[in-house]
Amino acid sequence: MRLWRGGLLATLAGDSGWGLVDDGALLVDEGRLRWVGPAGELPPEATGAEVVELGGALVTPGFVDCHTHLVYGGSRANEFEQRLLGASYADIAKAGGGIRSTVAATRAASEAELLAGATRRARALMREGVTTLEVKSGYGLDAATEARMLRVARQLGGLGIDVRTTYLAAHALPPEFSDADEYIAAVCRWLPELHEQGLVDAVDAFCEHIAFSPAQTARVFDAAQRLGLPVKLHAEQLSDQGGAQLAAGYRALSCDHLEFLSPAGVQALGQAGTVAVLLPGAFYALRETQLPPIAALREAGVPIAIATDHNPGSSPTLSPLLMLNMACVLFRLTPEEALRGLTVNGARALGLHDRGRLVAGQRADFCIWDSAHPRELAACFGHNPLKERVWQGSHQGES
Ligand SMILES: N=CN[C@@H](CCC(=O)O)C(=O)O
Ligand SMILES: [Zn+2]
Repeated sequence: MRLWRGGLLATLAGDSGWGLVDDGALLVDEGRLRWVGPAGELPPEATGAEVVELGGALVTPGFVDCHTHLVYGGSRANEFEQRLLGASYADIAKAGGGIRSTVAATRAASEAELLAGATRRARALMREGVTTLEVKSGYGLDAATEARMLRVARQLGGLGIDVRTTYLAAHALPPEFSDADEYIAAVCRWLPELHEQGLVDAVDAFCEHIAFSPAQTARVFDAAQRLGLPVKLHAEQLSDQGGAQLAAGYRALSCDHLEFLSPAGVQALGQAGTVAVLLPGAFYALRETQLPPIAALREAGVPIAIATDHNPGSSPTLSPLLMLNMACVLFRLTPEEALRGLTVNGARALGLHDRGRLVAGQRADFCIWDSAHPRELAACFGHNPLKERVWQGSHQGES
Protein backbone atom coordinates (compact mmCIF):
# COMPACT_ATOMS: atom_id res chain seq x y z
CA MET A 1 0.00 0.00 0.00
CA ARG A 2 1.13 3.52 -0.69
CA LEU A 3 -0.02 6.75 0.92
CA TRP A 4 0.22 10.16 -0.74
CA ARG A 5 -0.36 12.87 1.85
CA GLY A 6 -0.23 16.61 2.41
CA GLY A 7 -1.78 17.86 -0.84
CA LEU A 8 -4.77 19.90 -1.95
CA LEU A 9 -7.13 17.33 -3.47
CA ALA A 10 -9.68 18.35 -6.13
CA THR A 11 -11.73 15.18 -5.77
CA LEU A 12 -14.72 16.20 -7.95
CA ALA A 13 -16.79 14.02 -5.60
CA GLY A 14 -20.51 14.64 -6.03
CA ASP A 15 -22.17 16.27 -9.00
CA SER A 16 -20.87 19.79 -8.52
CA GLY A 17 -18.09 21.67 -6.81
CA TRP A 18 -14.38 20.98 -6.79
CA GLY A 19 -14.67 18.63 -3.80
CA LEU A 20 -11.56 20.22 -2.30
CA VAL A 21 -9.76 18.49 0.55
CA ASP A 22 -7.04 20.58 2.13
CA ASP A 23 -4.06 18.67 3.56
CA GLY A 24 -5.54 15.60 1.91
CA ALA A 25 -4.34 12.03 1.61
CA LEU A 26 -4.85 9.19 -0.86
CA LEU A 27 -4.34 5.60 0.20
CA VAL A 28 -3.71 3.35 -2.78
CA ASP A 29 -3.86 -0.41 -2.90
CA GLU A 30 -3.48 -2.57 -6.01
CA GLY A 31 -4.08 0.29 -8.41
CA ARG A 32 -7.23 1.54 -6.68
CA LEU A 33 -7.99 4.37 -4.30
CA ARG A 34 -8.69 2.63 -1.02
CA TRP A 35 -9.32 5.78 1.02
CA VAL A 36 -9.37 9.52 0.28
CA GLY A 37 -9.75 12.27 2.88
CA PRO A 38 -8.06 14.70 5.25
CA ALA A 39 -4.60 13.51 6.31
CA GLY A 40 -5.62 14.07 9.94
CA GLU A 41 -8.32 11.39 9.66
CA LEU A 42 -6.35 8.50 8.20
CA PRO A 43 -7.89 5.06 8.72
CA PRO A 44 -5.94 2.36 10.65
CA GLU A 45 -5.05 0.44 7.49
CA ALA A 46 -2.84 3.36 6.42
CA THR A 47 -0.35 2.34 9.11
CA GLY A 48 2.73 0.87 7.51
CA ALA A 49 1.97 2.16 4.00
CA GLU A 50 4.86 3.61 2.03
CA VAL A 51 4.49 7.40 2.35
CA VAL A 52 4.87 9.96 -0.44
CA GLU A 53 4.79 13.59 0.74
CA LEU A 54 2.86 15.90 -1.57
CA GLY A 55 4.25 19.08 -0.02
CA GLY A 56 1.03 21.05 -0.58
CA ALA A 57 0.80 20.21 -4.30
CA LEU A 58 -2.54 20.05 -6.09
CA VAL A 59 -3.92 16.60 -6.97
CA THR A 60 -6.63 16.03 -9.58
CA PRO A 61 -7.99 12.92 -11.26
CA GLY A 62 -5.97 11.87 -14.30
CA PHE A 63 -7.16 13.33 -17.58
CA VAL A 64 -9.38 11.28 -19.88
CA ASP A 65 -8.95 12.41 -23.49
CA CYS A 66 -12.13 10.90 -24.89
CA HIS A 67 -11.84 11.95 -28.56
CA THR A 68 -8.64 11.63 -30.59
CA HIS A 69 -7.49 10.57 -34.04
CA LEU A 70 -3.96 9.86 -32.84
CA VAL A 71 -2.89 7.27 -35.41
CA TYR A 72 -2.14 8.61 -38.88
CA GLY A 73 0.52 9.30 -41.46
CA GLY A 74 1.53 12.60 -43.02
CA SER A 75 0.86 16.22 -42.15
CA ARG A 76 -1.84 18.70 -43.15
CA ALA A 77 -0.10 21.97 -42.28
CA ASN A 78 -0.64 22.96 -45.94
CA GLU A 79 -4.37 23.07 -45.19
CA PHE A 80 -3.73 25.50 -42.37
CA GLU A 81 -2.25 27.83 -44.96
CA GLN A 82 -5.16 27.21 -47.35
CA ARG A 83 -7.68 28.03 -44.64
CA LEU A 84 -5.81 31.22 -43.78
CA LEU A 85 -6.19 32.20 -47.43
CA GLY A 86 -9.96 31.70 -47.20
CA ALA A 87 -10.70 28.05 -48.01
CA SER A 88 -13.09 26.35 -45.59
CA TYR A 89 -12.69 22.88 -44.07
CA ALA A 90 -15.59 21.73 -46.26
CA ASP A 91 -14.05 23.29 -49.42
CA ILE A 92 -10.79 21.44 -48.80
CA ALA A 93 -12.62 18.16 -48.16
CA LYS A 94 -14.72 18.51 -51.31
CA ALA A 95 -11.54 19.13 -53.34
CA GLY A 96 -10.16 15.75 -52.18
CA GLY A 97 -7.99 17.07 -49.36
CA GLY A 98 -8.81 16.92 -45.68
CA ILE A 99 -9.50 13.45 -44.32
CA ARG A 100 -8.82 11.88 -47.73
CA SER A 101 -5.31 13.31 -47.84
CA THR A 102 -4.56 11.73 -44.46
CA VAL A 103 -6.07 8.47 -45.73
CA ALA A 104 -3.53 8.37 -48.56
CA ALA A 105 -0.62 9.02 -46.17
CA THR A 106 -1.91 6.50 -43.62
CA ARG A 107 -2.37 3.76 -46.20
CA ALA A 108 1.20 4.36 -47.34
CA ALA A 109 2.62 4.07 -43.81
CA SER A 110 3.80 0.82 -42.25
CA GLU A 111 2.51 -0.34 -38.89
CA ALA A 112 5.89 0.53 -37.36
CA GLU A 113 5.77 4.04 -38.80
CA LEU A 114 2.23 4.59 -37.55
CA LEU A 115 3.21 3.28 -34.14
CA ALA A 116 6.24 5.56 -33.92
CA GLY A 117 4.16 8.67 -34.69
CA ALA A 118 1.30 7.70 -32.40
CA THR A 119 3.72 6.87 -29.58
CA ARG A 120 5.28 10.34 -29.78
CA ARG A 121 1.86 11.93 -29.62
CA ALA A 122 0.58 9.72 -26.82
CA ARG A 123 3.68 10.58 -24.76
CA ALA A 124 3.01 14.28 -25.29
CA LEU A 125 -0.54 13.82 -23.99
CA MET A 126 0.77 11.84 -21.03
CA ARG A 127 3.19 14.64 -20.20
CA GLU A 128 0.12 16.83 -19.65
CA GLY A 129 -1.64 14.34 -17.42
CA VAL A 130 -3.63 12.02 -19.69
CA THR A 131 -4.16 8.59 -18.11
CA THR A 132 -6.98 7.30 -20.37
CA LEU A 133 -7.02 7.90 -24.10
CA GLU A 134 -9.55 7.18 -26.81
CA VAL A 135 -8.17 6.57 -30.30
CA LYS A 136 -10.30 6.35 -33.45
CA SER A 137 -9.63 4.61 -36.72
CA GLY A 138 -10.99 6.35 -39.81
CA TYR A 139 -7.91 7.15 -41.88
CA GLY A 140 -7.71 3.68 -43.42
CA LEU A 141 -11.17 3.32 -44.93
CA ASP A 142 -10.27 -0.18 -46.11
CA ALA A 143 -10.34 -3.32 -44.00
CA ALA A 144 -6.58 -3.78 -43.79
CA THR A 145 -5.67 -0.21 -42.92
CA GLU A 146 -8.49 0.23 -40.44
CA ALA A 147 -7.24 -2.94 -38.70
CA ARG A 148 -3.67 -1.61 -38.78
CA MET A 149 -4.73 1.64 -37.15
CA LEU A 150 -6.67 -0.15 -34.43
CA ARG A 151 -3.78 -2.54 -33.73
CA VAL A 152 -1.45 0.43 -33.37
CA ALA A 153 -3.90 2.11 -31.01
CA ARG A 154 -4.06 -1.03 -28.86
CA GLN A 155 -0.26 -1.15 -28.69
CA LEU A 156 -0.19 2.34 -27.16
CA GLY A 157 -1.56 0.68 -24.02
CA GLY A 158 1.98 -0.56 -23.41
CA LEU A 159 3.12 3.00 -22.67
CA GLY A 160 1.39 3.11 -19.28
CA ILE A 161 -1.95 4.57 -20.29
CA ASP A 162 -5.40 3.06 -20.85
CA VAL A 163 -6.49 3.07 -24.47
CA ARG A 164 -10.05 2.70 -25.74
CA THR A 165 -10.43 2.11 -29.46
CA THR A 166 -13.24 3.38 -31.68
CA TYR A 167 -14.04 2.12 -35.17
CA LEU A 168 -14.63 5.15 -37.41
CA ALA A 169 -14.54 3.69 -40.91
CA ALA A 170 -17.63 5.83 -41.65
CA HIS A 171 -15.44 8.94 -41.61
CA ALA A 172 -15.24 9.78 -45.32
CA LEU A 173 -15.86 8.12 -48.67
CA PRO A 174 -12.61 6.52 -49.87
CA PRO A 175 -11.53 7.19 -53.46
CA GLU A 176 -12.22 3.64 -54.66
CA PHE A 177 -15.94 3.99 -53.89
CA SER A 178 -18.31 6.30 -55.73
CA ASP A 179 -21.46 5.08 -53.99
CA ALA A 180 -21.67 5.97 -50.31
CA ASP A 181 -24.32 3.29 -49.64
CA GLU A 182 -22.03 0.62 -51.05
CA TYR A 183 -19.19 1.88 -48.88
CA ILE A 184 -21.40 1.81 -45.78
CA ALA A 185 -22.23 -1.82 -46.58
CA ALA A 186 -18.48 -2.55 -46.56
CA VAL A 187 -18.01 -0.63 -43.28
CA CYS A 188 -20.70 -2.83 -41.70
CA ARG A 189 -19.15 -5.99 -43.22
CA TRP A 190 -15.66 -5.29 -41.82
CA LEU A 191 -16.80 -4.64 -38.28
CA PRO A 192 -17.53 -8.17 -36.96
CA GLU A 193 -14.04 -9.44 -37.75
CA LEU A 194 -12.33 -6.42 -36.17
CA HIS A 195 -14.55 -6.90 -33.15
CA GLU A 196 -13.67 -10.59 -33.06
CA GLN A 197 -10.00 -9.62 -32.96
CA GLY A 198 -10.68 -7.52 -29.87
CA LEU A 199 -9.85 -4.29 -31.67
CA VAL A 200 -13.08 -2.34 -31.17
CA ASP A 201 -14.51 -0.83 -27.99
CA ALA A 202 -17.04 1.50 -29.65
CA VAL A 203 -18.29 2.55 -33.09
CA ASP A 204 -18.42 6.10 -34.41
CA ALA A 205 -19.44 7.85 -37.65
CA PHE A 206 -19.21 11.31 -39.20
CA CYS A 207 -22.79 12.41 -39.88
CA GLU A 208 -22.43 15.53 -42.02
CA HIS A 209 -23.21 16.90 -45.46
CA ILE A 210 -19.59 16.25 -46.47
CA ALA A 211 -19.63 12.74 -44.99
CA PHE A 212 -22.58 10.41 -44.28
CA SER A 213 -26.33 10.88 -43.95
CA PRO A 214 -28.38 10.00 -40.88
CA ALA A 215 -29.77 6.96 -42.74
CA GLN A 216 -26.25 5.73 -43.55
CA THR A 217 -25.16 6.42 -39.98
CA ALA A 218 -28.12 4.37 -38.71
CA ARG A 219 -26.92 1.38 -40.73
CA VAL A 220 -23.50 1.60 -39.05
CA PHE A 221 -25.16 1.89 -35.64
CA ASP A 222 -27.34 -1.15 -36.40
CA ALA A 223 -24.20 -3.14 -37.19
CA ALA A 224 -22.67 -2.02 -33.90
CA GLN A 225 -25.82 -2.85 -31.98
CA ARG A 226 -25.89 -6.38 -33.43
CA LEU A 227 -22.49 -6.92 -31.81
CA GLY A 228 -23.43 -5.22 -28.55
CA LEU A 229 -20.98 -2.36 -29.18
CA PRO A 230 -21.75 1.15 -27.91
CA VAL A 231 -21.90 4.00 -30.40
CA LYS A 232 -20.68 7.61 -30.55
CA LEU A 233 -21.18 10.25 -33.22
CA HIS A 234 -19.45 13.19 -34.84
CA ALA A 235 -22.63 15.24 -34.91
CA GLU A 236 -23.72 18.72 -35.98
CA GLN A 237 -20.18 20.01 -36.51
CA LEU A 238 -20.84 21.96 -39.72
CA SER A 239 -24.62 21.74 -39.99
CA ASP A 240 -27.64 20.36 -38.17
CA GLN A 241 -28.29 16.89 -39.55
CA GLY A 242 -30.38 15.66 -36.62
CA GLY A 243 -27.49 13.34 -35.77
CA ALA A 244 -27.89 13.91 -32.05
CA GLN A 245 -31.50 12.70 -32.08
CA LEU A 246 -30.46 9.67 -34.12
CA ALA A 247 -27.57 8.84 -31.79
CA ALA A 248 -29.71 9.36 -28.70
CA GLY A 249 -32.12 6.75 -30.09
CA TYR A 250 -29.21 4.29 -29.92
CA ARG A 251 -28.31 5.44 -26.40
CA ALA A 252 -25.01 6.71 -27.74
CA LEU A 253 -22.21 7.20 -25.23
CA SER A 254 -21.49 10.62 -26.70
CA CYS A 255 -22.16 13.10 -29.46
CA ASP A 256 -19.13 15.17 -30.33
CA HIS A 257 -18.56 18.70 -31.75
CA LEU A 258 -22.23 19.91 -31.65
CA GLU A 259 -21.77 23.52 -32.76
CA PHE A 260 -25.01 23.27 -34.80
CA LEU A 261 -26.96 21.23 -32.24
CA SER A 262 -30.67 22.13 -32.25
CA PRO A 263 -32.96 22.49 -29.22
CA ALA A 264 -34.53 19.13 -30.13
CA GLY A 265 -31.05 17.61 -30.22
CA VAL A 266 -30.28 18.98 -26.76
CA GLN A 267 -33.46 17.44 -25.36
CA ALA A 268 -32.67 14.10 -26.99
CA LEU A 269 -29.18 14.00 -25.45
CA GLY A 270 -30.61 14.93 -22.06
CA GLN A 271 -33.18 12.17 -22.17
CA ALA A 272 -30.73 9.52 -23.35
CA GLY A 273 -27.98 10.43 -20.86
CA THR A 274 -25.61 10.91 -23.81
CA VAL A 275 -22.50 13.00 -23.10
CA ALA A 276 -21.92 16.16 -25.16
CA VAL A 277 -18.22 16.18 -26.06
CA LEU A 278 -17.07 19.68 -26.95
CA LEU A 279 -13.92 20.11 -28.99
CA PRO A 280 -12.53 23.62 -28.60
CA GLY A 281 -9.37 22.82 -30.58
CA ALA A 282 -11.35 22.18 -33.78
CA PHE A 283 -13.62 25.17 -33.11
CA TYR A 284 -10.56 27.37 -32.74
CA ALA A 285 -8.49 26.01 -35.63
CA LEU A 286 -11.39 26.21 -38.09
CA ARG A 287 -12.19 29.72 -36.87
CA GLU A 288 -15.75 28.56 -36.23
CA THR A 289 -18.10 31.23 -34.98
CA GLN A 290 -21.19 29.13 -34.22
CA LEU A 291 -20.99 28.22 -30.53
CA PRO A 292 -22.33 24.94 -29.18
CA PRO A 293 -25.50 25.63 -27.13
CA ILE A 294 -23.83 25.49 -23.73
CA ALA A 295 -26.63 27.12 -21.72
CA ALA A 296 -29.23 24.75 -23.17
CA LEU A 297 -27.00 21.73 -22.50
CA ARG A 298 -26.60 22.82 -18.89
CA GLU A 299 -30.29 23.39 -18.51
CA ALA A 300 -31.11 19.96 -19.91
CA GLY A 301 -28.61 18.36 -17.55
CA VAL A 302 -26.46 16.98 -20.37
CA PRO A 303 -23.01 15.97 -19.07
CA ILE A 304 -20.35 17.97 -20.89
CA ALA A 305 -16.93 16.54 -21.71
CA ILE A 306 -14.04 18.17 -23.51
CA ALA A 307 -11.24 16.54 -25.48
CA THR A 308 -8.29 17.42 -27.67
CA ASP A 309 -9.76 15.87 -30.86
CA HIS A 310 -6.12 15.52 -31.84
CA ASN A 311 -5.98 15.03 -35.61
CA PRO A 312 -3.70 16.36 -38.34
CA GLY A 313 -6.33 18.63 -39.90
CA SER A 314 -8.85 20.39 -37.72
CA SER A 315 -7.22 20.06 -34.30
CA PRO A 316 -3.48 19.36 -34.38
CA THR A 317 -3.05 19.99 -30.65
CA LEU A 318 -1.50 17.70 -28.07
CA SER A 319 -2.39 19.90 -25.11
CA PRO A 320 -5.30 18.93 -22.89
CA LEU A 321 -4.36 21.86 -20.65
CA LEU A 322 -4.88 24.27 -23.53
CA MET A 323 -8.28 22.65 -24.11
CA LEU A 324 -9.22 23.46 -20.51
CA ASN A 325 -8.37 27.08 -21.15
CA MET A 326 -10.08 27.22 -24.55
CA ALA A 327 -13.22 25.54 -23.21
CA CYS A 328 -13.48 28.40 -20.72
CA VAL A 329 -12.44 31.29 -22.95
CA LEU A 330 -14.19 30.21 -26.16
CA PHE A 331 -17.19 28.30 -24.77
CA ARG A 332 -17.53 30.04 -21.41
CA LEU A 333 -17.40 26.82 -19.44
CA THR A 334 -16.45 27.40 -15.83
CA PRO A 335 -13.00 26.05 -14.89
CA GLU A 336 -14.78 23.43 -12.79
CA GLU A 337 -16.96 22.35 -15.72
CA ALA A 338 -13.88 22.17 -17.92
CA LEU A 339 -11.99 20.00 -15.42
CA ARG A 340 -15.01 17.72 -15.02
CA GLY A 341 -15.14 17.60 -18.82
CA LEU A 342 -11.61 16.29 -19.02
CA THR A 343 -12.01 13.81 -16.15
CA VAL A 344 -15.28 12.35 -14.93
CA ASN A 345 -17.39 13.30 -17.95
CA GLY A 346 -14.65 12.33 -20.38
CA ALA A 347 -14.67 8.91 -18.74
CA ARG A 348 -18.44 8.75 -19.03
CA ALA A 349 -18.19 9.53 -22.76
CA LEU A 350 -16.25 6.27 -23.00
CA GLY A 351 -18.68 4.33 -20.84
CA LEU A 352 -16.15 4.25 -17.99
CA HIS A 353 -17.45 4.85 -14.49
CA ASP A 354 -14.44 3.67 -12.50
CA ARG A 355 -12.32 6.78 -12.99
CA GLY A 356 -12.44 10.55 -13.20
CA ARG A 357 -12.90 11.34 -9.50
CA LEU A 358 -10.71 10.95 -6.45
CA VAL A 359 -13.01 8.79 -4.35
CA ALA A 360 -12.52 5.41 -2.70
CA GLY A 361 -13.03 2.51 -5.09
CA GLN A 362 -11.98 4.46 -8.21
CA ARG A 363 -8.82 3.68 -10.12
CA ALA A 364 -5.71 5.34 -8.74
CA ASP A 365 -5.12 7.49 -11.82
CA PHE A 366 -4.20 10.99 -10.74
CA CYS A 367 -2.02 13.99 -11.45
CA ILE A 368 0.12 16.02 -9.07
CA TRP A 369 0.47 19.64 -10.12
CA ASP A 370 2.65 22.54 -9.11
CA SER A 371 -0.50 24.68 -8.76
CA ALA A 372 -2.24 26.30 -5.83
CA HIS A 373 -5.85 25.71 -6.97
CA PRO A 374 -7.50 23.65 -9.74
CA ARG A 375 -8.83 26.77 -11.42
CA GLU A 376 -5.21 27.63 -12.28
CA LEU A 377 -5.10 24.66 -14.64
CA ALA A 378 -7.71 26.36 -16.82
CA ALA A 379 -6.69 29.97 -16.24
CA CYS A 380 -3.05 29.54 -17.31
CA PHE A 381 -2.04 28.47 -20.77
CA GLY A 382 1.18 27.76 -22.59
CA HIS A 383 2.92 26.12 -19.67
CA ASN A 384 2.68 22.76 -18.02
CA PRO A 385 2.74 22.54 -14.21
CA LEU A 386 2.50 18.72 -14.08
CA LYS A 387 4.88 17.34 -11.47
CA GLU A 388 3.85 13.74 -11.67
CA ARG A 389 1.34 11.44 -13.32
CA VAL A 390 0.20 8.40 -11.36
CA TRP A 391 -1.41 5.61 -13.37
CA GLN A 392 -2.92 2.61 -11.64
CA GLY A 393 -1.17 3.64 -8.48
CA SER A 394 2.32 3.75 -9.99
CA HIS A 395 4.52 6.79 -10.49
CA GLN A 396 4.94 7.23 -14.21
CA GLY A 397 8.36 8.57 -15.01
CA GLU A 398 8.76 10.23 -18.39
CA SER A 399 10.02 7.73 -20.92
N1 LIG B 1 -14.84 16.06 -38.18
C1 LIG B 1 -14.43 14.98 -38.50
N2 LIG B 1 -13.38 14.34 -38.02
C2 LIG B 1 -12.28 14.94 -37.32
C3 LIG B 1 -11.35 15.65 -38.23
C4 LIG B 1 -10.68 14.72 -39.11
C5 LIG B 1 -9.72 15.38 -40.04
O1 LIG B 1 -9.94 16.49 -40.49
O2 LIG B 1 -8.73 14.69 -40.34
C6 LIG B 1 -12.70 15.81 -36.16
O3 LIG B 1 -13.24 15.25 -35.23
O4 LIG B 1 -12.48 17.03 -36.14
ZN1 LIG C 1 -13.11 13.50 -34.43
